[in-house]
Amino acid sequence: MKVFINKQIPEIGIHMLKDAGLEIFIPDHDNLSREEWIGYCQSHDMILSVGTEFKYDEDFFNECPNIKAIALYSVGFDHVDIQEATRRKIPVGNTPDVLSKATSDIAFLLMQSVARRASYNFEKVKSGNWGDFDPLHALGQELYGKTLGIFGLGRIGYEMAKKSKAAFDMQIIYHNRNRNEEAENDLNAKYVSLEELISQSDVLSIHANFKPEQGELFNASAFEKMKDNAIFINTARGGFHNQKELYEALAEHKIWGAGLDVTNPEPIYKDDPILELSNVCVLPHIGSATVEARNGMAKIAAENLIAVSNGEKMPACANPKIYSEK
Ligand SMILES: NC(=O)c1ccc[n+]([C@@H]2O[C@H](COP(=O)([O-])OP(=O)(O)OC[C@H]3O[C@@H](n4cnc5c(N)ncnc54)[C@H](O)[C@@H]3O)[C@@H](O)[C@H]2O)c1
Ligand SMILES: O=C(O)[C@H](O)CO
Repeated sequence: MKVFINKQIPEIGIHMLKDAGLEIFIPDHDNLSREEWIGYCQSHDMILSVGTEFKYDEDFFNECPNIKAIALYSVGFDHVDIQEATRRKIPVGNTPDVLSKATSDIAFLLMQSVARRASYNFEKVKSGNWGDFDPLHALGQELYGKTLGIFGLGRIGYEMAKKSKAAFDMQIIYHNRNRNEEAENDLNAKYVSLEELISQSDVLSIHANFKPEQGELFNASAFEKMKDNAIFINTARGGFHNQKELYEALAEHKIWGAGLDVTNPEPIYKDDPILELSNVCVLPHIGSATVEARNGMAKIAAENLIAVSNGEKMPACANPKIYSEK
């Protein structure tokens, strides 16, 4: 079987695919046009898909009817029409667990960075304005004993809650589709409504998996209801927040600050007004960017495609229904 990989991935994944006898093609440049991408998908059996810029929607499936499997190089699959893939019995693989620690580390880093105003102070130093020791200037806030609200307490949310509890003895509240008994037992996490999560959190960290149809849940009305010392962290997907309204809430100091590893739209560039604010820290979607996580992702993506080529079920499948439905 022929595998199209749209971007280089860690060697371990390439070796595994080659050792399994799969033929691999990786283009020699990164910025593929949609036409190029579709052309490559049409001439291959399976895709190892890196990044979220190309959408696997109905148009895609109509244009590439012979695709047998898609292995995403991500845990998030909001860029795939899962229902359509399932209807067509096409397995879609993702990369859970191996990036949970790395991604929650970034949420934790952003939380501290915003609480202690790291970006603001770093900008000051870079601009040659170290300043005298000042008892009243550039003061942060401490996180000890504060309330961390987790929206979407799954794999990454759990890791964020765990390290925040261990480091700062934070009180954990969460809102999730289902109750998370492990978090309730191990971390004394308390299930609350979305409204309570918004109004009670000192730090509100987004870790849910995104579905475009649910809309920008974190908008002016939500920011209005948040505490004035609240820190908003989003490492999940930018589509969860309305960025203009977040900007306004931050500029008007309705909330303390925001730490974003994902933006809306994404990417943003240096003329984006949110970057002018001193109470914001923005990172360019680097949640899983560690050697360990990226190797783990390459391994799982390769395992997913090797399984399909052997006529087996994908071990990490985002639409396992295809295996149970007749
Ligand atoms: N910044 C990055 O680089 C990076 C890296 C990895 C993952 N992510 C994002 O993080 C997301 C979470 O990953 P995970 O492995 O923890 O997923 P997960 O499936 O283990 O956890 C997500 C949880 O969110 C809950 N949820 C979803 N929508 C909800 C809603 N509207 N209301 C309440 N609960 C809701 C689900 O029930 C689930 O428990 C991914 O889907 C991806 O978008 C980002
Ligand atoms: O979902 C993920 O794994 C990351 O956001 C990379 O897209």
